[in-house]
Amino acid sequence: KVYEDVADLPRLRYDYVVVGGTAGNVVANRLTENPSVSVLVLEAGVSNEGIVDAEVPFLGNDLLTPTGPYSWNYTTTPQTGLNGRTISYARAYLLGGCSSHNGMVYTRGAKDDFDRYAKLTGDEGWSWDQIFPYFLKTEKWTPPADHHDTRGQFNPRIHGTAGPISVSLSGFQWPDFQRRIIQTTEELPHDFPFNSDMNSGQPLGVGWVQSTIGHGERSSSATGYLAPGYIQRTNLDVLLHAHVSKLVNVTQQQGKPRFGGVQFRYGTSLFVAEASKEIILSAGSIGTPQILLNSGIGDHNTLHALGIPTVVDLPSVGQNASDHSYFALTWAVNSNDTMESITQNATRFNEAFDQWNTSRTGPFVFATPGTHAGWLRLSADSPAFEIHPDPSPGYGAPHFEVLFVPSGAGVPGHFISLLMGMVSPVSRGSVAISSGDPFAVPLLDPAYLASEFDVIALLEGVKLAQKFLTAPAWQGYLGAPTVDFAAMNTTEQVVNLRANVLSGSHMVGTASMSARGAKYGVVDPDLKVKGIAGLRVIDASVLPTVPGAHTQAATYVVAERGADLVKQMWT
Ligand SMILES: Cc1cc2nc3c(=O)[nH]c(=O)nc-3n(C[C@H](O)[C@H](O)[C@H](O)COP(=O)(O)OP(=O)(O)OC[C@H]3O[C@@H](n4cnc5c(N)ncnc54)[C@H](O)[C@@H]3O)c2cc1C
Repeated sequence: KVYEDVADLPRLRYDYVVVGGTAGNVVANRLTENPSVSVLVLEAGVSNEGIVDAEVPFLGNDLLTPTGPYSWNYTTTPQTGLNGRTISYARAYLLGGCSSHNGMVYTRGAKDDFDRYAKLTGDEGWSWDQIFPYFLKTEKWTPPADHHDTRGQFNPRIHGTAGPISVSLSGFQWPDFQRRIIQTTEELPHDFPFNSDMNSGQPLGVGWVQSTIGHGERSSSATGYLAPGYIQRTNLDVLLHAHVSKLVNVTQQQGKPRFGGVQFRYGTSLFVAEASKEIILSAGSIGTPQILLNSGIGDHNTLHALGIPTVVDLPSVGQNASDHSYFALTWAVNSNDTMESITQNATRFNEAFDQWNTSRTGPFVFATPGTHAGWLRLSADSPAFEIHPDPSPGYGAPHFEVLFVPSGAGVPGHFISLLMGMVSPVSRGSVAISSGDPFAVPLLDPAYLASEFDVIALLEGVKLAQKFLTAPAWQGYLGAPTVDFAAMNTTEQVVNLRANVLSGSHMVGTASMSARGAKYGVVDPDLKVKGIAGLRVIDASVLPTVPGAHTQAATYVVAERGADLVKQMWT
């Protein structure tokens, strides 16, 4: 049951206490399949239920306003790679975590990503081949809301059909734009080959985007893993508005410290929830390292300076953050088949909303990142490789993502944008605390474009995006770019990049897995925190490097395997 009020919670002692998460609900669901196991999920944010923007795919962007009630309202530290700019950094303050407000793009990443995780951790269980069944386990392939003919747009053999998370192709089309994208893969096949399913482990090329949408509505870890059939379990409790500060009640177990409880603030009072078996942190790439540091798990010198007693000296906590960064190129177009035909026309907007309300069809089932994406590599002779060896995990993995978005400048007119993402960054950032106050806002440094490699590579990516639009398919369609990037010299282009790069919101690595016995890393390959008993991290923060993909699919499989690892230990 989901509780809004701590006073209604039947108890404060459970077998497992899980903190937050997209991943946390997965773990809670799987552990409570055993009726004799009890689980409490503590979530700082509010319920996802009844929030229209969290249900209607087309309105998802509305949730990302930096000052909104459903966001942690984070701002980065001044980014040296962005000329000292600070940027707002979206993180959901909602049940279901970021799966309740994200762009819904469903991409698993490359086989090479997971094979690198296996290599870095020394655990074959993280390899693509062994993780693949977990992708199927999470997924329920669902026909798109418009029931269009999907032949050739995905490969049914590599999708799950019975999992909690609905995945589908877009249920609304932008035919004029889409036809030209596909035509470009035929006209420039060397640079932009068509990929019939980017979720096969071989994502390179351009293809149809799959989204976590079912029957026209967002599918999230809250709607999927806490669906009525699960949340009614008497052994599964979720408490909202429970902001966890730190782990408490340290004892010793077989020579290791063990925390017996999780301290949280509800209203103005502090409470402790006790876990008899394990505490599982699923508070995400910012929340998880913050709770670890608040609890005395981190770099001894830093903790000492803040007056926090060290429980375990683990200098990697909060370090090693890797994230994607994006740059948008926008053109006016000679077509009215763009999102502006709805966003800038109140009558059509209201009609679309009515249509969604009555039938879960129409433009409002469209997720705004678009219906197509490309996954591309730097050229083999790129000057970026003179600065740094190739950071991608292999030749089957991308350096770039390009999202083809049928909208643009936020001014009257019709536009398209190519959103170019740098998805194999060299830069590494951090999440830190600046005070002994566990509720103080953490210092968030994604280190965008901190490495010269990332700047040169992203410039090459932008040129690839421009090349895409040189195909004959775009003749007569494209108007003027909103910013004439092509007319700038390289120095001006770099200034423009640094001034306009956008957050990727895909941070991972701040509680990274590493091999057992390694001198760095935060968790072992079984996701147990190094040097501590009864504590695991199960969320995106354990991924050692950001995959060449949007990160929710990887988060779901970390959670599914993580739940199995917990079960294996206790049965
Ligand atoms: C704006 C945005 C758009 C995105 N778009 C996509 C996309 O289109 N496709 C995709 O695949 N991925 C996308 N992602 C990334 C993806 O959603 C995340 O990588 C994934 O959801 C992370 O899951 P998690 O479990 O690690 O953490 P989160 O989802 O961040 O969950 C952490 C949860 O813990 C709670 N929490 C944190 N601290 C505390 C605390 N101290 N006490 C109690 N609760 C706490 C939070 O409120 C939150 O609910 C996007 C992310 C963002 C932010």
